[in-house]
Amino acid sequence: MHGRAAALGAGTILNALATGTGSAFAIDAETTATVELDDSDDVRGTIAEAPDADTRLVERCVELVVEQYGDGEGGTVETESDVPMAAGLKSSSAAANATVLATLDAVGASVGRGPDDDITRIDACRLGVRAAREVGVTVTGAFDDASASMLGGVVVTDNTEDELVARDEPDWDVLVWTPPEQAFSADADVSRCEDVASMANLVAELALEGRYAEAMTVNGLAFSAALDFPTDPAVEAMPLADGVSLSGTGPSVVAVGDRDGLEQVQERWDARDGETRLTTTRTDGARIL
Ligand SMILES: Nc1ncnc2c1ncn2[C@@H]1O[C@H](COP(=O)(O)OP(=O)(O)OP(=O)(O)O)[C@@H](O)[C@H]1O
Ligand SMILES: O=C(O)C1=C[C@@H](O)[C@@H](O)[C@H](O)C1
Repeated sequence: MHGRAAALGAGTILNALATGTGSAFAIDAETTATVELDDSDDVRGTIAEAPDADTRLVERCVELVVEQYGDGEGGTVETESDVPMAAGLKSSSAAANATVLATLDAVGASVGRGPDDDITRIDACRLGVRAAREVGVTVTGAFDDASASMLGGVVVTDNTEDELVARDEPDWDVLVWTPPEQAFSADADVSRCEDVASMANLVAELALEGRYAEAMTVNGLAFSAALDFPTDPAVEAMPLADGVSLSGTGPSVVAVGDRDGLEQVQERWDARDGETRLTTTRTDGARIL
């Protein structure tokens, strides 16, 4: 029994660690999961780019789907990804969503909104969020990141209830800077994030008014300060981009705006260690391959 699916990375508009309300947008970066189910007793995961990394998230995703839609199968799951791990670009959400969809494909469960479908995409996404909570790779469950990765577009969510509050489909150019370090969400200083809750409430208001670019800039300044990341990249981008923010719990920084302006920001950010990449938003979301 074989299944294969791809899900998207994402950037941050509002980090949910302060209040539980979060907002994220899908970008054109993908993680692909390939699942092979058999009559073995356990699930073994492999991450193509990182053989020593923690595979419990994707293994738990397979187990949860098999428990509900399969027949007790074990097997293997392998991910391949161009979303860098623990860089703030929602690698965990992309891996979980791709794995959940690939496993649903493998057991022959149909994903969609029709009366005969077994599960909707948003409920498939909730399974991945449950797995992320169970293995401890998230603080709030990160339903904001997960739903952006699964549905595409911009989402605003209540991560305390795993509910979608708003969704939109803007078409943006996006610049990403990823420094060479990693920052695991589970290690983030939540109490420092809670200290900037008043700014998070302002960011949520702006996002719900559709003022996404301003929202993300306020988010970036507040959470860079709370989590001790530099604000220089944001200041360099502000005259040339519509919005710029620390993404997730860092260390990546994302900017949105017009292509010309972002190319000029890229020249500035290229002077830093790490990698820059010009990409776009995606509105189509995750898919079975
Ligand atoms: N390609 C992958 N395949 C399998 N598991 C992955 C993959 N990428 C990430 N993970 C899992 O997600 C964990 C990292 O999660 P974390 O939330 O810290 O990173 P992130 O989602 O990139 O960050 P952020 O939430 O700030 O965007 C890894 O330890 C691993 O368990
Ligand atoms: O682990 C979490 O709960 C989160 C991590 C970051 O990606 C945040 O951006 C997100 O809002 C929540």
